[in-house]
Amino acid sequence: MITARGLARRFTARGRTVDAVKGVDLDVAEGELVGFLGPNGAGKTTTLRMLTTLLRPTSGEATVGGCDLLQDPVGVRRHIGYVAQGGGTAPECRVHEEIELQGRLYGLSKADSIRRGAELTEQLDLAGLDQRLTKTLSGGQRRRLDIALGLIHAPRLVFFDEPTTGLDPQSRANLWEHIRDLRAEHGVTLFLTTHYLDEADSLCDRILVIDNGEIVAEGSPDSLKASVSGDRVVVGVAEDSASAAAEAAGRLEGAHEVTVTGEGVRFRVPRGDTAMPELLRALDAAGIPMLSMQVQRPTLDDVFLTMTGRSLRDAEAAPAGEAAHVA
Ligand SMILES: Nc1ncnc2c1ncn2[C@@H]1O[C@H](COP(=O)(O)OP(=O)(O)OP(=O)(O)O)[C@@H](O)[C@H]1O
Repeated sequence: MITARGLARRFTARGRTVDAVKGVDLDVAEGELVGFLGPNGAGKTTTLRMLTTLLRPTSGEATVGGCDLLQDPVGVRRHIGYVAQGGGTAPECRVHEEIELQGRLYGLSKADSIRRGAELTEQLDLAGLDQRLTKTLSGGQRRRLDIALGLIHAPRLVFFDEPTTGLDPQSRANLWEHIRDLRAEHGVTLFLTTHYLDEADSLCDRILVIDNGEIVAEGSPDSLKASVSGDRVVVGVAEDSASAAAEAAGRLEGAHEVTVTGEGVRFRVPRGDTAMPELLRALDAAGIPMLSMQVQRPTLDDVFLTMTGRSLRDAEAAPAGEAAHVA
């Protein structure tokens, strides 16, 4: 459904150059649900805008929905749906007007637009809201309307830019269900960007992790997590015992990344559950009381940390490569 090679985009503004996307290769097969995960400013939206023909790549090539991105952008647009980050509904328009207008824009007759609109509002739990002004919808309803608009022409490939940003947890979970249904019941191929780790983890078959315009990891959530070496263990001990506890932790088989923290020791070990009794015995023998312990399976954030040296959450707080927008 999508094949891209060396896709790149450089922005130049007031003498400053930003390489927002630096030669990305990606492949998405029919029926896949693929997530594009990365912190703010990583290059997700820029990649999505290139793949949806809204932005011309500086270099590289791609085929999207069977059409060449550069030679046949109109063909690409005909085959894809795009649900943008901010949505595009006019606040004073009624729900049915938005849907019908969208249908007409895609060349459907008025009757077909109404029929398709009825199908989509039913499918996306918007039935009964036809006469409402879009500004009166809840955040979740508005996102579902955005999705209905993106699906009006029954595309087989849909791009979502941060579908659940700004929604409360319940509306997010509800939207995930709708996204899953699109694939399960209608076989739609989905490509979505997100900076939510839980969203990528729970929703996607496969994740591409992007940072600073480059794909740094790729795979299923489980295989990515399995690629991180070992469980993360945090053991609380009194401050004056932390160095001795770190030495004991360092003697565990396969222990690495041993760090003394304010509250104790942090390290990685292949199997946290089996390493803990041994560490407890070693600390006991050294007369060091263990105050607390935590064993965590690797998360997608650990994957990001391993690949980039930063936590995705820290990267969020301080986005890389900020630049003035020129378009
Ligand atoms: N029109 C533009 N002019 C100049 N720089 C830009 C422009 N659009 C994006 N950039 C820069 O390119 C980089 C990538 O931005 P992009 O919006 O693709 O990131 P993102 O991963 O989608 O972030 P977010 O999660 O915040 O949407 C950033 O450094 C951004 O400031």
